[in-house]
Parts: sequence; structure tokens; C-alpha cells
Amino acid sequence: MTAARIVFIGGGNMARSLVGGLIADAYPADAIHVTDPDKQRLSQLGADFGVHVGDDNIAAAKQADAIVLAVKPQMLRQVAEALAPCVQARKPLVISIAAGVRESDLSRWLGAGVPVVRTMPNTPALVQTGATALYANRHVSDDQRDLAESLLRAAGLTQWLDDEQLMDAVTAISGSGPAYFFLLIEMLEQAGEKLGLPAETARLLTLQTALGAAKMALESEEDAAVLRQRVTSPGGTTERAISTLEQGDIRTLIDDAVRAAAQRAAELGKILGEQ
Ligand SMILES: NC(=O)C1=CN([C@@H]2O[C@H](COP(=O)(O)OP(=O)(O)OC[C@H]3O[C@@H](n4cnc5c(N)ncnc54)[C@H](OP(=O)(O)O)[C@@H]3O)[C@@H](O)[C@H]2O)C=CC1
Ligand SMILES: O=C(O)[C@@H]1CCC=N1
Repeated sequence: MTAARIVFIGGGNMARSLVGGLIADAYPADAIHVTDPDKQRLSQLGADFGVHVGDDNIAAAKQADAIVLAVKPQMLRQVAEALAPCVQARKPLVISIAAGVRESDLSRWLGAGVPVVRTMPNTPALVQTGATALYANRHVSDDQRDLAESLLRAAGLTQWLDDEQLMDAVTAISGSGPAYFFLLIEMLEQAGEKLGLPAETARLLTLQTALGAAKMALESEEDAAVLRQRVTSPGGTTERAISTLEQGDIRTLIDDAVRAAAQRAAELGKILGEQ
């Protein structure tokens, strides 16, 4: 069976992660096309992954079985409206990865009856450890649903949502989530260095610990709170650290941060939908 032809509109950070995930999963490079206005970015993508590249969205979309809209949310309306005649003529699957932008608005810009899957992936897709939530509109066929899922599954875990409104929470947890963990990694590395560890030692110990904690939590039947308690010996070192974090009200801080991200996703959806 020939591979579905996928066109990425926008070749930035997230498209690079998804294309990288597909190529690592042995998806044929010949069936992938990326468009972007930046020639240097395009030639880098072509050199790194062997995919087709170009700056003509419409010409590329005319060949597509699936179009992945990977531009900034603020650009999406302009891009979608320009693609509308071509999409109306052929009704390929359109996959959006934009934060906040609602399926109803995207469908309005693309025109009636277009199969749209709204998704929220994350950048670890590049190393096939991404997490993506998907929501399909009623025009998506079973085959197109399978196609969307298989494209995103090449980049890691996939979860379908029945309720599109949950996409803002997903955006705040797993879409933005890698940045929270990267921040923690940065801070632990710096703290280790302040305590006298060589930079490379602090880096390696921090990263292996992050990987080990995530792997252990994934593979364990216990929840994270129990695993944490097992590290925390009474009267020991971890207890002192956790108590310092609790005194700084880390739980409220994380709760507020995630809530702020979800609110921003909702706000983006509202602002862009009203334009
Ligand atoms: N980064 C992340 O972790 C995640 C991002 N997302 C979503 O993914 C989308 C892309 O984000 P991200 O990759 O970070 O953003 P980037 O800015 O890195 O990528 C967007 C790319 O689209 C290009 N572009 C702009 N206009 C057009 C156009 N008319 N046609 C084709 N390409 C165009 C931009 O070029 P130029 O810079 O020259 O304008 C840029 O290279 C966003 O909607 C975001 O919400 C979703 C999940 C996670
Ligand atoms: O920060 C953002 O808006 C995008 C969406 C999720 C991750 N990055």
C-alpha cells in the first residue's frame, strides 16, 4: 500500500518534531512535503529528513491526502482561507495542531464539510516520545481517523477526546508541559553546580534522574505520591527538600501555572474566533 501524502504547512519547531518522529518511525520521506516562507529552514528540513520542501502552500496542498496546519494560531485564519478552494475541491483530511483555535472556526475558514482533526501534540514527538490529544469533527471518515491517529502515533502516545473543550486542559498539561520539565531540569542543574558539581556531572545526573522518575512512574502500578514517599525517608534529606517546596506553596504555584496556560488557550480561541 502506498503511504498517504502528508503536507505540513509551516516548517517550524513543532513541524520539525512531527516530521522527525515520522521519519524515525520509517514513514517514507518521499510522501512528506513541508512548506514555509523561510528558505534556510526549508533546506535544513530537506537535508535533515530528506522530505520535499517548498514555499507554495496551495501547490503542495493539491497533492495531499492529509494537510497538517503547523503555523502559529495567529496565522491560521489567513492560511486556512487561502487553502479553502483547494480543500473544498478535494476534501483531504485537515489536521490542526494550533493551540486554542476551535474546530468550528477552522471549519468556517476552510468551508463547509471539510474533515478536520484538531490535535495538541508536543515537542518530544521529535524523539517519538510525544503525547497528542485528538478531536475529530463529524466529517472525518473512519479511514481518516485511522490516518490521523497513525501519523501522530508515530510520534508517541495518542488519546482521542470526545469533548473538544478539554483541549485547553490538554494544551496546559502536555502541550506546554515539556517546558515545565525543562525548567525544572535547568533549575536542578544550576542548583547542583552551586553545590560544587561539575556542570556536565550535574547535567547527566539531573537528566538520568528525570528519565528514571518518568520511566518508573510509567511502569509502576503505584501512583506518583507513593513513589515519592518511598524516596522520602523519615528525618532524611528528601523530607527536608519536599518540606521546603511545600513551604513555598509549590502546589498552588503549579496549579496556578497550569490554569493560566489553559486560560490563555481559551482566550486565544475566543480572540481568533471573533476576528
Ligand atoms: N512549539 C510547541 O511546543 C507546540 C506548538 N503547537 C502549535 O504548533 C503551531 C506551530 O508552533 P511552532 O512550531 O512552535 O511555531 P513556529 O513559529 O516555530 O513555526 C511556524 C512556522 O510557520 C511558518 N509560516 C508562517 N506563515 C506561513 C505561511 N503562510 N505558510 C507556511 N508557513 C508559514 C513560520 O515562518 P516564519 O517564522 O518565517 O513566520 C514558521 O516557520 C502553533 O499553532 C502552536 O500553537 C502545538 C503544540 C506544541
Ligand atoms: O506555547 C504555546 O502556545 C504552544 C502551544 C503548546 C506549546 N507551545
